Amino acid sequence: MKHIFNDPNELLKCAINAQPTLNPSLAVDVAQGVVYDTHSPTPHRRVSVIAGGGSGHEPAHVSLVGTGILQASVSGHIFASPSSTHILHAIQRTPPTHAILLIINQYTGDKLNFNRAAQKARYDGRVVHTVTVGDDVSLSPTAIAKVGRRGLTANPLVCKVAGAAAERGLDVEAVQLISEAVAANVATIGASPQHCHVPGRERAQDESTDNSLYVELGLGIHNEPGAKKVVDNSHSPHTHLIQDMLLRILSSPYTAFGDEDDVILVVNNLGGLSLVELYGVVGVASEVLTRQHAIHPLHTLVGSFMTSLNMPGFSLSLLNVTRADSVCGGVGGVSVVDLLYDPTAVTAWPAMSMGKNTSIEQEERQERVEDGYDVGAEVETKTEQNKTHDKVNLEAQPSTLTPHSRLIAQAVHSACDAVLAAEPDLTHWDTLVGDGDCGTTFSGGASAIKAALAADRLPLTHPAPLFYSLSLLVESSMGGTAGALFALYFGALSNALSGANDVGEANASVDVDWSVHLTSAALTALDELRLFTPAQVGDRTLMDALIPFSSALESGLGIAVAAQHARKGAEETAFMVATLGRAAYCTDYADGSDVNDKDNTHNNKTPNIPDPGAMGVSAIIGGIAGCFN
Ligand SMILES: Nc1ncnc2c1ncn2[C@@H]1O[C@H](COP(=O)(O)OP(=O)(O)O)[C@@H](O)[C@H]1O
Ligand SMILES: O=C[C@H](O)COP(=O)(O)O
Repeated sequence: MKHIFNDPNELLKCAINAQPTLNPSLAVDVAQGVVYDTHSPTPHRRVSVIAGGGSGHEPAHVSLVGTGILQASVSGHIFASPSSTHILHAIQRTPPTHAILLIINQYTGDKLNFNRAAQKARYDGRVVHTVTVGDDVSLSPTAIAKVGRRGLTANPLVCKVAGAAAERGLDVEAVQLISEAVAANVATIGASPQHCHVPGRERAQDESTDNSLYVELGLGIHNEPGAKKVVDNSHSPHTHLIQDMLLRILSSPYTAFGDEDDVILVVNNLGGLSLVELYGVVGVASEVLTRQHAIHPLHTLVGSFMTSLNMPGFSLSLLNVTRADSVCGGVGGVSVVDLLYDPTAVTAWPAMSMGKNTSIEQEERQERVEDGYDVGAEVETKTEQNKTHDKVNLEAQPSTLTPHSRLIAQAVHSACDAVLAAEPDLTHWDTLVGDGDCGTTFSGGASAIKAALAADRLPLTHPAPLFYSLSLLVESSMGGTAGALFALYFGALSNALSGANDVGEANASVDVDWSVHLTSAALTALDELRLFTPAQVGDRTLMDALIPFSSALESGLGIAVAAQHARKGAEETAFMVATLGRAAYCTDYADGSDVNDKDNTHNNKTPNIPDPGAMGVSAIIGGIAGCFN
């Protein structure tokens, strides 16, 4: 697949840098993936709305920043959540008197990282509310019982309504209520004859050779395979497809559509569909709604709202404005339709009314970070500064190591090398069962840690500051679900080890102390991690490696055997059905709910492929264990 940009980092840097050119009131902080509005908010405004997520879904969210929609956006790598550190930077770009509403898309990494950023901002005294958005109707309630519905086109709709409500001066509780009402009343399903391609990444095997005539129905926006493959040899396959999609929306168990309800139809380009085809979809969808369902949408929105790179498909959404209005009970005296129609300076939003003219002082928007798009950039927030100065001085590490701290350095090094060696496999597996970013997420963390080690920036003399530094490093360099979980786990290890001896202490009990302390800390940290994820053994996540590892340590089996247990646990994920994380969307309709799949094209999509996160964790543990043999 040819692209104009083949280096994703360069691509993201240029795309973010372009935003002030497109809307002069914007400024960017490229290193943090943040775009923010510098236009002075009207005095009656009390709320800033922020949204973000992985890149690759533009205009969401970089191009939704501006008067009337978002105050700031924050973007991670392609298809990977930004870290909480970066999200906190976006929060810090808002007027300090404003309450914040974070619009979170329902994906594991986004939920972890945005909620963690909210926690940090609250610690800094900010008022932060959140709304989580999931509108996909392609998967059955049983299939997504744990992971929840994916966030698709509802997200930009919620951003628009929330931004307009904030612009009208409503308080954060009211803006949240309206946003939740909209989020709960959108139903979306996507379809595409082909997946998208991530610049710079290897092509999935079937990408170039796939000449079949099917269209995937209910596929995700990160290349998660569709819930169903539709093969249709009739002259008008699009009509059957669109009928099927609308039927699934109208009969979905998630959102009700009554005969008298007013709806808005949204036809969203998934990124690579020609406009003429997109308009064709609008025509057919409107006709199907009118003729077969007696539904006359109040308004039809068409364009790119939530894309998936260059995917040549579309999604259909219906927003039930009657029910959304009834949920929020006319709070603030406005209706959802009013808010959708409110003017905005955001040019990526389709013109439903005249855009507002904003005059912006040039100097106000000059602040730009000229370095590359670098999610590994080290940043210190107010919260982190307090902690770092209490606990760790990253700059002042001795380069002359005691034997014990040298061993620790070797273990860290070896764990990183094991991850880097595993990266191609992790990427391959995640491409087949997830969104393909797991390998680069893990290797990003490993490279950042190796760089810190090489620069003597890791405190190797005591485990508590060491794990604290590691938590900061993975948080800023990884992103995604894995980055958030590692940051939480290492942070918890650090807290649990704060009473442990210095590793440099030259006495015979050091080794004993370390294994005792580490075992107890590993168990405490696992408990803390469980506050953030419900994953158990058998859910096909990285916990399938971490839990057996911790149990083996608890049984006194020693690190080498514990590493074998982690490996075994990780390998066994190959025979598990995912119920959490991105892979949950790639599994079968085990409950048989896809009654339309008559030709049984819906085969098991994870045959003998281990969970990449679990294999990554096992590689880390194996790398560490190798140093203690
Ligand atoms: N809820 C969860 N709890 C624990 N681990 C999870 C969860 N969801 C996903 N994972 C792990 O995260 C790995 C993917 O990591 P990553 O690529 O960072 O995720 P994402 O693509 O969602 O950002 C999966 O292979 C799985 O091991
Ligand atoms: O684009 C991807 C999502 O916004 C991030 O979700 P994830 O980190 O769970 O993959």
